[in-house]
Formats: sequence, structure tokens, C-alpha cells
Amino acid sequence: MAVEKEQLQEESKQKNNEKKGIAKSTLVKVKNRYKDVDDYIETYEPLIFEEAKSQIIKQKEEEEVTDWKLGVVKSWSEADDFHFIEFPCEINEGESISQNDLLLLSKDKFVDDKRLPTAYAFALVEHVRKFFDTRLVRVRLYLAGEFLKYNTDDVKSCSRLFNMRSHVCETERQLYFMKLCSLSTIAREYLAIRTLGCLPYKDLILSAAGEDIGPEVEGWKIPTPLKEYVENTFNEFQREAITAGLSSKAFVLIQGPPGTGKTQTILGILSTILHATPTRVHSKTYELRQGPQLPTEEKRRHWGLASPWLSSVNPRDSLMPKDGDDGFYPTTGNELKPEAVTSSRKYRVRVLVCAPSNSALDEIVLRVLSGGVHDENDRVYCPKIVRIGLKAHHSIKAVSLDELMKQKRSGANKSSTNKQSTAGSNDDSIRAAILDEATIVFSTLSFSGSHVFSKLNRGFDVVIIDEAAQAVEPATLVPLANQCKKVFLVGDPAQLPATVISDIAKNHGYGTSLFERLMEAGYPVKMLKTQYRMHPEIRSFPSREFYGDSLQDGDEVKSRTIRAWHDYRCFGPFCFFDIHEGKEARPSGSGSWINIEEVDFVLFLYQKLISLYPALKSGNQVAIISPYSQQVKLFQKRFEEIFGTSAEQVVDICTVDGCQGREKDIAIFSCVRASKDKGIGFVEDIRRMNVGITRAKSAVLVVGSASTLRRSEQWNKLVESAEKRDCLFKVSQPYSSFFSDDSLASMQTKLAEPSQVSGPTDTVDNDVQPNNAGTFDDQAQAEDNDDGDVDMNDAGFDED
Ligand SMILES: Nc1ncnc2c1ncn2[C@@H]1O[C@H](COP(=O)(O)OP(=O)(O)OP(=O)(O)O)[C@@H](O)[C@H]1O
Repeated sequence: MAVEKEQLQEESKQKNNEKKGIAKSTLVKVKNRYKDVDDYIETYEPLIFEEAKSQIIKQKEEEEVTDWKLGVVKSWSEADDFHFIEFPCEINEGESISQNDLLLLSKDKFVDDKRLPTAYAFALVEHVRKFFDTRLVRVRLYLAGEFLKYNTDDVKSCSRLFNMRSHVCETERQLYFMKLCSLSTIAREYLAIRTLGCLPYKDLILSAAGEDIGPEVEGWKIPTPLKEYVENTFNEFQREAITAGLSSKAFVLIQGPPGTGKTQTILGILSTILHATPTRVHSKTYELRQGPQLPTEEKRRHWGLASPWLSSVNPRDSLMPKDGDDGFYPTTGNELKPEAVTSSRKYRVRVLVCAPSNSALDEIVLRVLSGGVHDENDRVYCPKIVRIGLKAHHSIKAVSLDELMKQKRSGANKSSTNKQSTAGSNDDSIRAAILDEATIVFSTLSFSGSHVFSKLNRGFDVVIIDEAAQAVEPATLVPLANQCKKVFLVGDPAQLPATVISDIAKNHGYGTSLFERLMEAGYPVKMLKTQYRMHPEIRSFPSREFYGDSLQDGDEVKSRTIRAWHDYRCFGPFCFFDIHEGKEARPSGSGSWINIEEVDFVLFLYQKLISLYPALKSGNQVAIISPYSQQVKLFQKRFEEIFGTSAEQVVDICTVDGCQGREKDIAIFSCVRASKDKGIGFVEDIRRMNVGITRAKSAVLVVGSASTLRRSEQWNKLVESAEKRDCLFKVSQPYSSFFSDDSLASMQTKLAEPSQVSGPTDTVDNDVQPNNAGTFDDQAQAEDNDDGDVDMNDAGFDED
């Protein structure tokens, strides 16, 4: 990797020399197809820089920067127009400085924005190493002048840089520094677009060309028992996706609309690719070497002859309980034994599974840990897996690299007498051993470009990227540099895309994922069409509007999602409450919006639901969702005032962007925008609507201003759909009257007959009651105490 980096630097230098005099300052839009690698880099490079700039500014605005620290220059050098300096740095608890952090270095502290010091510069951390009791930080600075435009050699001399140069080029000089932000993710993405030219399937990425995958191009075969498992367990669309994975295609795209079993399909893919053999191996010589495949009866006869103590009937068959738990391979609890590899296994595929965020990643790790994968003989086992990176969820800590290292270290320490002197190199070899043994490695996209990966002895044969439509294209390229031959992109471009901070980059299409671009260009996509989450009444609108009416319901979805509250028309499965007196407002200094009337109504709605169906008070079965983070904060505050309990203990209150991938029994969606003539901002994004209305299993209750929302074509369709289905409710103040006994009785769908329901209906201990401190008639005022707010994806940027 280090060699690659040097090569790339050299390449880029050469190119810049060739281009001398050609100043390329204009940004170009992301296209569906690219002529060549240069065309690709010329498109993405300036967009990455734009995004980096916005990220730096955002961090500064959010005041996530640390305090000034004092350092003393220990050494300095100069190479390739850059200056390098090293200085010791004390790192206190809760602080960190690591590779790719952006620092501000200055001769004096900044006192205010108007009188800037005379010597200061930005610096990028090259590396940090131990130095006695502190750390030694090495940074890179460019002090030759300021670039006037992107991609130009036009450098203007600059006195602050000139002064800085004379200041730092002497040891023992004091300097102040502060960490501004980490540029790790963006640096890895930059390196990834620069390595595109080295990827074996670069032409596919550039041209976005691919034919549909038929069985004739099957590149891998799976043993019969595993094949039977796939046939019996997965629906036809999932099977197609899994079979496409066994083809010789380098890229397989799988679109998974909400609740269609994306994760389930990924588990199926893992089982098959880990136990598949290349088709070419199933040649005549192989068959001869292996002997012919015998029919089952014949096999039994052979076993009988070879093992006369076995009766012709396997005794375990007669004991097998109905749920398939035979006591040897129980299907519940901690049944997952480690894999036993037999001598017939000739191939050991190594898989890297990635996702854009830690939470999405841990979801799959957990599913592999709890569900396991199936081997050649359809036995479930737990493969050797390692979760690399930061912020691993506590439930999967056992397989995190840090935890596995701890275990190995303590094992090694017990058997070692010379611990201290070799600790560092030991760690490296322990890490390498753990990763080499792992069959599946899990990492976020960004972390897959970290130094841990560059030190691996072996790359990965297959990369699976989940939530691939939620990542910008350069982020998707990061794990592909790990020598993989086959790539699965699993995601849904009809749901929310990646968060892009720079408006300029966004307007130039930087938010387009590789998945979306390939799909737009006509690359074949396997779509999962059977959904197992939503009541059909919830499924119908998004299916028609976002998936060409192609979604169908899995067996028994309807009966599994019928609930007692469906006895009232106002509690689902699908409702739109027109809060026509609501008014949008913008807390001062904020880019976000609130709507107090909607908050009031939703609290009445929630209160009514839990008083009629107390079981809803436990287990976070209800979500209150809003596109705007200020509205989310207002909900949390009011909830606490009224119920006297922290909202998060009983209900999930989150932004739409933060709830993608989650599933709840009931979702209440507060749209916020309500005005006489204004637009509806980013609520108009149909992908945001799609996510908001597809989280619920049994009831999606949309709360908004119908007249405002109708200004958007898609929202107009949603309101019309509610109207047609007789589930549009115009609600006037006081909202309590909407839920009066008479009013509820008029909305009853059945007459007092007990419901045939599968969900929770009983009372529970965890009581939530309005307390005396607040009443529903309180009109909570929005607080102006927050800083500027841009409603970003809650997942945010996840690592180092
Ligand atoms: N073939 C199937 N037969 C029956 N149930 C299935 C099948 N595939 C998936 N499911 C069920 O559907 C539900 C959703 O599956 P899964 O979590 O894999 O979906 P997903 O597409 O990853 O969800 P999300 O939209 O939240 O990302 C799970 O309860 C799962 O057990």
C-alpha cells in the first residue's frame, strides 16, 4: 500500500507537470459514464476538495475544534515543496490526535477573528508515535504560498506562510496548535479515486456496462444440500440475487426496498460464496478424482457397509423435533459451533463486508452472530469473523478486533517471559494472525482504507457493501482496493442517499452513489420484491410510487401486522392528519424548522394510543419521526415535560435520516412544513418521504398541513391516496376533542368485538402518564438556544 501511495504521488506529480499552464477551475457534474480514468478523476477530484472544504467549515461552526496547545519544534525538514516538523504533544483524556487530522499551527494564539496573527498555517498530521510519556506528532505543511485556483501551479506568495516558514525552521521554537477536524475519510476517498486505474474492473466502473446475468454464466457451484437450503428458505427474488452472486460477473447489484430481506439475502450470499467451488473445478478429472456423485440411497448403503453399527435409519432422524432442533445443532440459543473444515474443502474464500456507518455494519455482524451461516452440508455454524474499527456496538464486542487482541495478548502474556520489549511488534503479529485467520472481516467503508488493512498478508476475494446507496461513489471505492475480485452492492437508491455537506458538490451530483450511477446507466439490478414488514395498506403507496407497483407481500404479512388499534380508523394502518391550523417556525439562528401545533397533536395522539393500548408503553414500539432536528428536540422536551420520563425509554424520537433501516410497530411522521405560500424544503425529496412512511409494521400516521404539502407533486399524491382510502382526517383545535369518546366511537371500524391481533395488547409495568408538571394545553414555546442547524444524517461521519 505504501508503494502504491508513492506511485500515485509520482503519477499525480507527473500529470501536474504535463498540465502546466492549464488551469482547470470549473467543476463538472458527475456523469453516468466516463471516457477514461483521467475523465473520472477530473470529475471527482475537485468535488472531493469542495466537500473537504465544507467539512472543515462545518466542524468549525459546530465548535468541535479543541483548545490551543503549546508545542516546541523538535525537528524539521523540507522535501517536495513541503515542510515537515515534529513536536511533542501532551494528549489529555478525551482528546486524540491521529493521522490525517487537520491542525492549525500558529506563532501566537488567535485572539479574535479581526486581528489575525502574522504567522500561521494549516498542517496535516502524518503520524503520531510514542515519545517518553507523551506523543511525538509529525505534520506536513505547504509554506511556499497560496494556490489561487484548484489544479493550477499559480501560487501567490503569502506573508503569513513566509513568516511561518522562518519560525518553524528552527528547533526549540514555540508554536501553538489546535486540532480542527479529521480528514481521514476524505483522504481515503481521495486515494481511492486515484487507485481506480489499478482495479481489475475499472472499465466496468467507468463504462457502467453490464449484461443481465443468466444461469449460463454461472462461475461457481454450490453443493446440493446448500442448494436445497437456498431453494427452501429464500423467496424467488432473493434466490435470483444469490444465484447472481455465483455468476462470473464482477459486480452484482441488489436493490432491497424496505423490509424485503436485504440482510437475510446477504446471509444467504455469505453461505453460498463461502462454500462454493469454481465451476471449472467440476470438470471430468475432478469428478473422476472425487468419484461419481451417488444417489442418497446408494450413499446410505455404502455407509451401512462401512459402519455396520449404524442401522439403516439414522436414530437422530426419528428424534428430530418439529422445529428442526436436534440437540446437536440446536436452532436457538448458543447453537453456533465453529466451522469444521473437511478435507473436501479446496477453496477458502475471504470476504470483506462493509457498510457506510457503524450502526448499519453492526446490524449485519449481529445477524451473522445470531443466525450463523450454512456450510456445504447445510449445517449452521459461526464463521471466524472480526469486526474492525471504532465504536463497535456492545452486543458484538466479542468479535471486535480490540477484544480479540486483548484475549490473544493475555494468552500470549501467560506463555511469555519477555513481554515489555516486544509489545509493539507482538501487537502487530497478533493483529495479523487474527485477521489472517478470519473468514469474514467487517469494517465501515472508511475504515477499510485504514493502515490496519494495508498491513494484511492476504486481501479479500469478495467485498459485500451493504447500504451501498447511502455512500458517495469515492467511499464505495475505498474497500475495493483490497484486491477483491467480486463486489456486491446491496442497497436501495429509492431511499436516502449519502450526506453531502457541500451544496456545490451536491449540486454537481457528488451525492450519487456508485449503485445509483450504475443503475441509471442500465447496469442490471436484482431487485428483492417480497416485503415482510408492512401491512399491505402501508405497502401500497410506496410500492406504487417508488417501486413501479412491484412490491408484493410475504406470506401472512397481513395477519402478522393486524393490531387491536386498527379497530379505529384513526390508528392505521395508514392515516393522514391534516393539521390545517399549524404554522411552521424557524428557531432563531437555526436552519431547521418546528411546528408547535403538530407537536401538540402528536402528543394527544400518543397519549390516546397508550391509554387504550398500554402495552405500547414498553419496548420502544412507537417511533415519532420528523425531517427536522429542531422538531425532534421539541418533541423530546415536551415529552419529558408531559410524561415526566425521558422520551428515549419509551418511544423513539428521531429524524427521518436517522431512522433509515429501523422498524417499528407504529410510526408517527410529523412533516412540519406549514405555510401559505412557501415551499416545503427538503421534505420534498421523495426518498425522505419513502423512508418516513416505510418504517412501520402496523400503522403509519402522517401528521402535516395538507394544503402546504399538496404543493409538491408527490405529497399531493399521498394526500389524495389518503382521501381515496377514507383515512384523511382534518383536525381542528382543541385537539383533545378529536380523541373524545364520541369522536372515537364514530371512527370505530368494528363494534366492540375483540380483535384477532398478533401484536401487543396487554398492560405493562413501565407506566407513562402525563404528570402534573405539564398539560396538553400547554403551548410549548420553541427555544432559541440552539446554534445553527443543518439537518444532517444522524449517522454522520463515523471514524477516526
Ligand atoms: N424469504 C423470507 N421468508 C420469510 N421471512 C423473511 C424472508 N426474508 C426476510 N424475511 C424476514 O423479513 C424481515 C426483514 O428482513 P431483513 O431484516 O433481512 O430486511 P431488510 O431488507 O434488511 O430490512 P431493512 O429495510 O430494515 O434494511 C425479517 O424479519 C426477516 O426474517
